[in-house]
Amino acid sequence: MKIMVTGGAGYIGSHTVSALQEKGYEVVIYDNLSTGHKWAVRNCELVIGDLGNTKQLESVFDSHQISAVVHFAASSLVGESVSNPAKYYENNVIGSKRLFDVMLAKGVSKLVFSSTCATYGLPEVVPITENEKQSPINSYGWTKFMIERIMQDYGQAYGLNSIALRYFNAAGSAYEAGLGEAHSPESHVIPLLLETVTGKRDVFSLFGQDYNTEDGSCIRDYIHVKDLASAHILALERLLKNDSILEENCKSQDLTGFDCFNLGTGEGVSVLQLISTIEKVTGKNVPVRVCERREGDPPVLVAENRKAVKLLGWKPVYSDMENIIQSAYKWETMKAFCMGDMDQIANKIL
Ligand SMILES: NC(=O)c1ccc[n+]([C@@H]2O[C@H](COP(=O)([O-])OP(=O)(O)OC[C@H]3O[C@@H](n4cnc5c(N)ncnc54)[C@H](O)[C@@H]3O)[C@@H](O)[C@H]2O)c1
Ligand SMILES: O=c1ccn([C@@H]2O[C@H](COP(=O)(O)OP(=O)(O)O[C@H]3O[C@H](CO)[C@@H](O)[C@H](O)[C@H]3O)[C@@H](O)[C@H]2O)c(=O)[nH]1
Repeated sequence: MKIMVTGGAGYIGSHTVSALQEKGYEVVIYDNLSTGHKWAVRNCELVIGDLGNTKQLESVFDSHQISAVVHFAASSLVGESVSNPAKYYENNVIGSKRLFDVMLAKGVSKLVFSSTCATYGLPEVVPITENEKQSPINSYGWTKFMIERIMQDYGQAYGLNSIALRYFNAAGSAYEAGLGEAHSPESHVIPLLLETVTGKRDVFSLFGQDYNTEDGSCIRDYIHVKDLASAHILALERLLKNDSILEENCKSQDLTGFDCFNLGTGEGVSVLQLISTIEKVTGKNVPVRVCERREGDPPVLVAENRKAVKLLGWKPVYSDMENIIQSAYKWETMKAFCMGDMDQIANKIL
């Protein structure tokens, strides 16, 4: 069975492609390599293309028998989305709509989508359930919220059969498979902290210590990327098994062909707690400079994950905080070598 993975050369996408391949699925990746990498693509076809290119998208569906799409491709930085919302509405909302239109025109109706806890904005109840009101506070969150809305409407009107996975903070690596997070410039907290302990940065900038949390820093729910990958397989198989989840959803949510799941551990970790765990795991000191809050950052985002556990049969197994940091640290120390080496190999193959 062949699965199209948009954004499969990116961080979470590449780990999910690897999990799909382990399960025996064939994969074709569609990626413009804006933030993804050739070296992260293994044992499958990479079509270098943009979501904006309808013709190229159509030709991928024409030349492959695609059973379902797993859609990661997006711009995904909260801070950047506040300063450059046009990029986010164009790439995420318009790009996804184009993809869904092509899918449906080519008779492919099954979709797993990378959504986010950023759609909840400032949640009233924490841990956050899927029933929490979605009220984003940054453009990135709005784009993902709008895409979910399109998925619901397309389900009702055109039979799109989709699952939105609302990830909390992806972290960690499959360093043993030579995969990990490699963004440039990096903006995510764990790689930035690790760049500081390995001497690539002089100091870590802590964005705000005046939040209404126990230690004043923001709280997030960090989920290992390999646990995210396994949830995608389960969601995909749910769609593939049930030709339509329409009936079940109509009963529970009054929605058609759409379902959503939070993917987090349920454990909140503040940035200051993260720093002390990193110091413990690496045995090194993190120099910290306290800065202004970053625009668009909610103070607390922690998942209630019972729905995914119950209905998908999902169980996070790699997401212990020390384990996440160990794996991210190992990746940080080997990534330059892996990236250079793998790039040379990838350039020869592709
Ligand atoms: N990293 C997180 O903590 C997190 C949390 C919640 C949701 N998400 C979502 O998960 C998805 C993957 O995130 P990631 O951290 O792996 O990001 P990433 O930047 O590493 O991966 C995104 C991939 O999509 C590709 N891409 C972007 N725009 C494209 C376009 N127009 N056409 C084709 N390809 C395009 C990029 O080249 C890249 O390979 C995103 O949709 C993101 O919003 C991420
Ligand atoms: O140099 C830094 C970078 C981050 N932080 C803080 O660390 C936390 C986590 O930030 P970051 O790693 O940038 O992740 P988020 O902004 O929470 O966003 C990630 O997690 C979201 C879900 O919460 C996803 O939707 C996004 O795609 C993904 O980028 C936040 O409180 C930041 O303020 C700092 O204090 N200093």
